[in-house]
Amino acid sequence: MTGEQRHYLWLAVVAALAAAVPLVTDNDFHLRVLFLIGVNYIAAAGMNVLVGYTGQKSLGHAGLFAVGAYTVALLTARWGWNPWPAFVAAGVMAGLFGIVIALPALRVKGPALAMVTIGFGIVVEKIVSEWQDVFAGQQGIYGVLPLSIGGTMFSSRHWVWFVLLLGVALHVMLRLLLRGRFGRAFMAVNTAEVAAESVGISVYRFKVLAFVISAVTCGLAGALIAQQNQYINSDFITFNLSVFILLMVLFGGHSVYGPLLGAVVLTLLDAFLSRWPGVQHFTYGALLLFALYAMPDGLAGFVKKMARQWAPGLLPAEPLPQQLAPWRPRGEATAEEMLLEAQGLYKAYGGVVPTNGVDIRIRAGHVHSLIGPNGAGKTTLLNILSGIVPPDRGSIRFNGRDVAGLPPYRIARAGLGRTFQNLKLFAGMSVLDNVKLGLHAHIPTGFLGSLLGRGGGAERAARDEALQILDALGLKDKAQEVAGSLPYGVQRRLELARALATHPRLLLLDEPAAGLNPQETQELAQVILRIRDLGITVLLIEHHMDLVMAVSDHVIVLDYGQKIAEGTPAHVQSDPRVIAAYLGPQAGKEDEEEEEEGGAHAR
Ligand SMILES: Nc1ncnc2c1ncn2[C@@H]1O[C@H](COP(=O)(O)OP(=O)(O)OP(=O)(O)O)[C@@H](O)[C@H]1O
Repeated sequence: MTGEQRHYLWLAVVAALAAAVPLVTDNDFHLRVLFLIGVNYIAAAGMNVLVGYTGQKSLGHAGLFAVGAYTVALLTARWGWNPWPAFVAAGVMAGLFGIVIALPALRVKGPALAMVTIGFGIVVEKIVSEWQDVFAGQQGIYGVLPLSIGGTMFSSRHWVWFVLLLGVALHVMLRLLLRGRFGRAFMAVNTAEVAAESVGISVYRFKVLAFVISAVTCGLAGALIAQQNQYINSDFITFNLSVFILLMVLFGGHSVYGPLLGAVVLTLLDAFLSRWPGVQHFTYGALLLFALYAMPDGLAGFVKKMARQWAPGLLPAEPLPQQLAPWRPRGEATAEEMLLEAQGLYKAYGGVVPTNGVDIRIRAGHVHSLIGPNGAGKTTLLNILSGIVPPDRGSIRFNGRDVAGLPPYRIARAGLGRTFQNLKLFAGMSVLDNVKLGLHAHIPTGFLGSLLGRGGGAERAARDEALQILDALGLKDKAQEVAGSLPYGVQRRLELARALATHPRLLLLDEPAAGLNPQETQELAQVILRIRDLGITVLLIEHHMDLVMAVSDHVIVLDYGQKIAEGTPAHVQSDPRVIAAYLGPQAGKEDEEEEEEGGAHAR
């Protein structure tokens, strides 16, 4: 039995057991607790995409819960809508609110989202409690229509079965989404934003998407509560509810099972402690601290760790294909094409001008090197070319397009791959997933396709290609290891594999030999030449002159942000300005004088 089949078997068993409970008890309290577990799971499952996968914190999701709850209340009790379309409208409305909050809040980095969501939660709380004419404050809206089938309103049992069905459907869809390119992209955004952009992922869009998913599920949870109670008032919408939703995810842990564990444990605890509200709040605070310090990966992470340690057979590694065709990049460059032409690039940070009117031309099919003393502006130039740093002035034409000022993910999608001076791997993910992330822009499955499980073929093709790339770089055996646990030299090679997976026409390598031993540096030279032979153009920043001289067709020299020389390795090596830049002006002068003297003697 495959892991996938085993998962669905377990899901069917757990769902059947949960569905059987209402058949053996008609105790209203027990059925209500089961219903609340389902509702809380629905809210937490979406929140997990935002908090667990994408790493964004929100403390205002009670506001989105309120949007769902009051949408069904107003539509059914005031305007007489059928409860089913009202329920759908609640999810849509919460999603729209999610977009409106996320678009401005996620433009800025840092804790902006947490601040904006706290503000949103407080504003909604105030509106529903004080705008009496519409929301009826504490008195609340009565007569909210519950869901019904064939004119029969849902009983307590029906509600349990309905949330169970909805919960299972949500679990299956989110699992399909999170196991594919979307899940990897959410995690990449969480781990290393700059690296995510470098493989063609729009960090902003993925954060907004995660927020909207969480908004929709919280809105649906609010609608379920309002429809089941047939009533909603402002007492439901509190800051405590926002904390509770966040806590379920932090406590449960950011695997697809985390929200379920969080919802079960915390709903039972909530029911148990409801008689002592003072103790309840204290317990949540203590649990939050416990979750943050003792179980950084939550209950699900803790269970997984224990399972790995005590019963490794329960978590078998996915079998990988052994026979692989050699990897070949798509879309080869023609030999004489000018792949990149940049003119007048200028960037200043106050008085420091790391890029000062630089022109460069990169010919397809060659290895170009960018050298210069420390602080000459090499990395800044690479960052400008790859979009991480927008230039103050200047133009860049790459692969037939003007790319100056475009965001890095769009430049990556135009065919520019890169590695980083300070490694930027997705350290907590597997080696294979790191390379699959490189292929992100080349996996055609869209959002709906992923939710509905249509991405299987594309995923397998991506896995096979990622393995081919790993094989080409001698890393296939490490495919299932965690990237961050590998030796430094292997991590560097993995970053190169990930960059190759983006199908670059131009590959920028920022000091790829930094930290490598002589043997690894020699191997790197061979790898760079092989990459060139595959038709991929390379721009290399390196301090190891042996490596530069061994692999380069063309060398560009920067000093104080300006290009001071370029040409063949032999040409720049003997250029007095280059010698002066590296050894000091005196050395350059002496050299020039010697040259002149030599010339005079010769004359
Ligand atoms: N974001 C920034 N803010 C202020 N100064 C910066 C910034 N980025 C780079 N600089 C400055 O610009 C200059 C060039 O830096 P850059 O990292 O591009 O040089 P480099 O040639 O890559 O150096 P190295 O070989 O040491 O990596 C340095 O003086 C650096 O301090």
